[in-house]
Amino acid sequence: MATPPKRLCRVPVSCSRKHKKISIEGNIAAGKSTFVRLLQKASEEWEVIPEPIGKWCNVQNESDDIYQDLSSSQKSGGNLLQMLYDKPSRWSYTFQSYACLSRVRSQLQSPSGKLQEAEHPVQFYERSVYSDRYVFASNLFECGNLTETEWSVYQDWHTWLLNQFESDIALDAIIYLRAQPQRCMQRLLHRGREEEQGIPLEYLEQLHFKHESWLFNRNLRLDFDYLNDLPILILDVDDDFKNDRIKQEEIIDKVKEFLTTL
Ligand SMILES: Nc1ncnc2c1ncn2[C@@H]1O[C@H](COP(=O)(O)OP(=O)(O)OP(=O)(O)O)[C@@H](O)[C@H]1O
Ligand SMILES: Nc1nc(=O)c2ncn([C@H]3C[C@H](O)[C@@H](CO)O3)c2[nH]1
Repeated sequence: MATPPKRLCRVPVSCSRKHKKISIEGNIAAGKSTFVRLLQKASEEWEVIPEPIGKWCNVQNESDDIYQDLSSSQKSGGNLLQMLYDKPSRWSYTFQSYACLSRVRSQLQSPSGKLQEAEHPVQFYERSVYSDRYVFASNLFECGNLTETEWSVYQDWHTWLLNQFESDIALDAIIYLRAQPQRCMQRLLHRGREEEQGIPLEYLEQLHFKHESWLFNRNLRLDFDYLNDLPILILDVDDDFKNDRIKQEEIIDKVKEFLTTL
């Protein structure tokens, strides 16, 4: 019997896909949005896909016919993020399902026209379908906010769904913005997003621990084998780089150097 040809791709990333897909991971208020704004400005060949928090804070049913007849005040939907933080035991499952659905949509988004012309195009995502599961949902389960049944159902459809999309959804790399929970707490309070004002430091510590096991220590058991070998760039973002051009340039240089290795 003939030996099957050796696979040239180490991961299920489509060999024919020209653009790279990179997720930016990190704790709440670590500075992801600030960082992706820097990326957006740094290269014409880079596109940023932000986390759709606006959708989570104003859930609407726009396809519903009845909806068209409502006044704008009637149209305002639920603030799922607020509901989650107010009553996590009731809303965690709903939130994770909706967040993951919106992330699947984002990760499948085709590159913009400008990017299709680029020689080395990159799409950067603010978080991914993997942090949805291995950071947030997993932590909510461990805290008792997802029941055993909800967690099993979530994991079942999450694995199935991602396997359906395989290479279309797969990442080429991750950038981990690493910050101490206390620093995230300072930034969270400074940013002052209304829904988050009751978040305790303990929650940020739990999420930090999840990020560390997944991306720094790399000792988390993952259902998607390719993730174990995925290149990860770790950037320490405890220092203030928001108003420091030199530090900003250093960070962008690190990203550029990392991209040459992929
Ligand atoms: N390196 C930094 N130094 C000082 N302040 C920062 C830095 N990065 C971000 N900030 C500030 O911290 C706050 C949170 O930053 P940002 O909104 O970028 O966090 P995020 O990681 O995108 O949050 P989330 O997890 O909620 O999406 C903002 O007020 C931002 O201006
Ligand atoms: N529970 C939960 N699951 C997620 O997948 C998730 N992704 C983001 N967030 C919260 C963090 C910020 O408050 C806010 C913006 O990042 O939304 C999440 N919360």
